[in-house]
Amino acid sequence: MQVETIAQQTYDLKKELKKMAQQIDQALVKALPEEEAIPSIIHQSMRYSLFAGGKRLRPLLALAACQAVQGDQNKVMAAACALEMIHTYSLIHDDLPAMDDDDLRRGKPTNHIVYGEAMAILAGDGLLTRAFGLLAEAAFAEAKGQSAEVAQRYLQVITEIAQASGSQGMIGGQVMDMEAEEKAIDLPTMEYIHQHKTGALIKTSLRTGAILGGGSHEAIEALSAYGEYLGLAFQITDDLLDIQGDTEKLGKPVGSDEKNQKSTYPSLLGVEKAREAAEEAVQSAVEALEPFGSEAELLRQLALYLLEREN
Ligand SMILES: CC(C)=CCC/C(C)=C/COP(=O)(O)OP(=O)(O)O
Ligand SMILES: C=C(C)CCOP(=O)(O)OP(=O)(O)O
Repeated sequence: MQVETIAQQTYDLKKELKKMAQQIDQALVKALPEEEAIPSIIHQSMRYSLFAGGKRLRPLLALAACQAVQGDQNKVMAAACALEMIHTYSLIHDDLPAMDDDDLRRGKPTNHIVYGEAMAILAGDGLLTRAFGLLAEAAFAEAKGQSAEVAQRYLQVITEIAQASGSQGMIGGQVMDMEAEEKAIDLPTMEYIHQHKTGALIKTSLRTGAILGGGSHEAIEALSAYGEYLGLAFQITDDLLDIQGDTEKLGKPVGSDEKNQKSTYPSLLGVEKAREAAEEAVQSAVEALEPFGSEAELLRQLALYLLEREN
């Protein structure tokens, strides 16, 4: 595969990503109740995981998709925060003893290790609930502010995010993943797991940015296709990092999939073939951006970065 290596073009990308992640963090700080708000313990627990140092990939994708359709990023920030809250809730629950039983996440002890299982469950529930509250507030504000069209876009986004994170989306993927533990599964089942557990929220992040940015139907579909390939590449590299990565850089334990006897791309196809599958998915993601010009450069670079990421 002929792709420019990240070393050739990484400097600006990293600077741009850092700047955008800081803006997302500022918005996230304001989007949750203060730590002191009663009952303080739940707000501490929600903030603990939300600000533990995630890459902010999903909100970044939403903002980058908005940039690709030359939309107003201010209209996307609330939804970008909601996506990160939903993702963080899913990680808190994924780490619970009843699921992957992991004790390290984002370089820190997992939520249940610090706050106990009951509070970790509730912190996840709190983040999920706040995410939809935030989305509804944004729709309401647009409707009141005479922007009926943007309000309507928000309603479409709320519907799509609910679908992508629900029992026929991310939760469905997690269920299939759990059901597949200690079993030999085939490639279509593996693809179902990846598309739903990880891919659905990633694809929806792109659609969210494109829809709220006022993109055309064609642009939204092209960014959806990019998101599908990117989601696949992202999960395959996650599985590869679980085998070949470094706990310190990853901020989460390696070997978790083996511990839980999970079938993954590398365990099914071997490391080499899994790596090739990730490269092919990235290539297809970049090709899906052909209708766009320089306004989609961030998305192009992000796709290439995925192949070299260490965390
Ligand atoms: C509804 C729930 C709980 C959804 C969890 C979704 C999800 C993407 C978990 C992480 O997957 P993983 O276990 O492959 O990743 P990691 O290596 O980060 O634990
Ligand atoms: C979906 C998967 C594979 C879980 C980890 O997601 P990220 O790698 O995006 O986690 P953070 O950076 O947000 O912690």
